Amino acid sequence: MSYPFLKGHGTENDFVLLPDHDGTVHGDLDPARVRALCDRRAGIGGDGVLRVLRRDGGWFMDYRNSDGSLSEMCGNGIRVFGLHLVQEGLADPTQPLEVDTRDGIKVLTFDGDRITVDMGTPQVLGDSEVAVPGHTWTATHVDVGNPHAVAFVDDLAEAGPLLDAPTHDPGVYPGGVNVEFVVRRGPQHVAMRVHERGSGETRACGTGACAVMVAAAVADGAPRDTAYRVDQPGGSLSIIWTADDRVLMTGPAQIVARGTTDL
Ligand SMILES: N[C@@H](CCC[C@H](N)C(=O)O)C(=O)O
Repeated sequence: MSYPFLKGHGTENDFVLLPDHDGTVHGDLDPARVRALCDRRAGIGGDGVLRVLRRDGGWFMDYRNSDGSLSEMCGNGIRVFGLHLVQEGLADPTQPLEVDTRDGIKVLTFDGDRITVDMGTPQVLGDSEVAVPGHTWTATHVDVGNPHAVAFVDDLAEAGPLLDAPTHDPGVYPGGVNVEFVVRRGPQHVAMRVHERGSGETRACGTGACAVMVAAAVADGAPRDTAYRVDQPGGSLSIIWTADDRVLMTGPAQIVARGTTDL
């Protein structure tokens, strides 16, 4: 069976998009199909899959990690998802765009090639330990719809090759966790690496950048509405935690290919 796909990325966090507006093409979307699509040698390659579904008269982002697992939210993915709808004439970039996710509705706004997403209200839930071979850090649990453990480190290289998931407390993170390693670059400016639950180390993570910004702002005692720049191997995002307790993430998105696949 052939079906259409697109390939896109946000700060090099890359995705296979599957237009499936009425849900009839992919049904329950078998995890094995997600793994095959995301395979970087035998498939198209990606950190995850974004299935484009219509639901209740709006749009639903059905996000899957490259191992086939589900997540509540994907910050880079939702910018790519919104750009796809605009490029296909399915959304008006002069108007706010609502996209439903497993973490509820997110609102996107478009300004040239920059897309801002209202990511909602973060929760800062305390500290526990994360570790890689030879290093253990205290990490702050920040939930931005999906779970993150944010560890401030002396050097991003300390995290090592990140071939395996960092160890974490399964009592704190029963569904697994995305782990961010962060260094300071300057005032309101940090850099991070991430090991994503279900995808391994990626070039960027939008929800991770939001969690990092929140942890940094708490540590700094920063006033609300202060913008932080969060650098990642794949590019930078701008994040603001507003006075009304919402996190706004701004960054780019690109669609790089379209085609059909038999995978
Ligand atoms: N890369 C994404 C996050 C994808 C989901 C994550 N791996 C999880 O399992 O929670 C982003 O840009 O936010």
